[in-house]
Amino acid sequence: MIRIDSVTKRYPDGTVAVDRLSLEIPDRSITVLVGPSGCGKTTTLRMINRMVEPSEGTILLDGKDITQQPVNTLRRSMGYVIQNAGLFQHRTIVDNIATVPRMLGWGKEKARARARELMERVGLDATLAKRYPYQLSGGQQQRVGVARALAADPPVLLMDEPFSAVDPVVRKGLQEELLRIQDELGKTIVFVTHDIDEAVKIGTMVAVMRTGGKLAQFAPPAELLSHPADEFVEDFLGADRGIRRLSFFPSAGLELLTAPIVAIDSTAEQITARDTAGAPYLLVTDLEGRPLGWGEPDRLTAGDIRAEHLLSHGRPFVAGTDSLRAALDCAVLSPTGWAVAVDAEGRAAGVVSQQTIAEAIRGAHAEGREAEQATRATQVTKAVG
Ligand SMILES: Nc1ncnc2c1ncn2[C@@H]1O[C@H](COP(=O)(O)OP(=O)(O)OP(=O)(O)O)[C@@H](O)[C@H]1O
Repeated sequence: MIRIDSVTKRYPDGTVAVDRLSLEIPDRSITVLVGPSGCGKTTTLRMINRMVEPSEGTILLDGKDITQQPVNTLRRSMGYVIQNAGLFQHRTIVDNIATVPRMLGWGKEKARARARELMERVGLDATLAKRYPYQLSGGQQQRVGVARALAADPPVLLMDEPFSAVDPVVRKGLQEELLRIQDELGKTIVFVTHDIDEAVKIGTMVAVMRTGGKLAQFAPPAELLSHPADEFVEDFLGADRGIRRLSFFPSAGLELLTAPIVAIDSTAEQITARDTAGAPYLLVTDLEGRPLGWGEPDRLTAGDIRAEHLLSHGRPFVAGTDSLRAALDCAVLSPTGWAVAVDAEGRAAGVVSQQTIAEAIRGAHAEGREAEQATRATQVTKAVG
């Protein structure tokens, strides 16, 4: 939908911020521009809505050169969200969000009704409508920024480090919210960040840029992590690239053991009769099946299941839904070295050892290599053919 074609931006002082950049930004997906400070991310984003004009090259929107339409028409088709939200301090939240519809000539009530609808969509309580920006937390202000950008329902959303100024927990919430909104609305989003974790989490495609405004790699996150194009990208991805990559492997294939799970009302006899399938501890659950903690079999067989004697089971992972990274994290953080899997309702679905998870990781890597070899073989066949 947006095609950046060999675009260069040279500022009047001679700085080359973007150097012959070409990118095809796919429709209805999130494309992330990531890279070190000063590599030209913001300049690229601002060239898309013509806040900055390219020195060379063209940008096409739906096949049409963006310079061929009035700049206001172009900007109306592109919501813009910046760090710290950039809200109008003297306007209420509802009126901030209603700004663009009002500019487009909507009546006050219709624009406010739309604003209220968007507040709900971005997870803002309706009671905040009449407040002013300074009466909101940083995270809430960012949500208002997103709602305001969405108000006129533009097909494109440009986001420049929108979540950088909030703490990691709020940031995670905002990222999840954005993914949910994207699922519902299917916008074409171009998102600038310098945080590779954020890029990998939300990007459908990730463009890694290097200093001097050149493209280093353009790939889906999983491919970026498995095949960094060069040393620069590899360094930028960081030392724990392998662990991050596990986020893309599902936990669905993990073999979960249910034998070491016992309910808190089990009798000593029931526990003794149990084959724990090699697990050093038993996972005790409440009567609804929700995990309470790990117990030493000796203590439990003495018929002494008391919650205060149990070791913490840590944070469980959701069987099938969560990734192998989440499963491994649970196992590593668990005092027993075993991870607890739960179902969507939080009931224990099984337990799994670090060793089993490690085997699953090796299996996933092997599958990845096989798939790659198959792709290469097809390419070779095609080339030869
Ligand atoms: N108006 C300007 N005049 C001159 N040089 C500029 C101007 N705006 C940006 N630059 C320079 O262009 C380069 C790219 O800047 P840009 O803001 O696009 O980078 P960025 O990747 O978004 O950086 P950051 O992550 O720090 O926000 C930098 O060297 C910057 O100093």
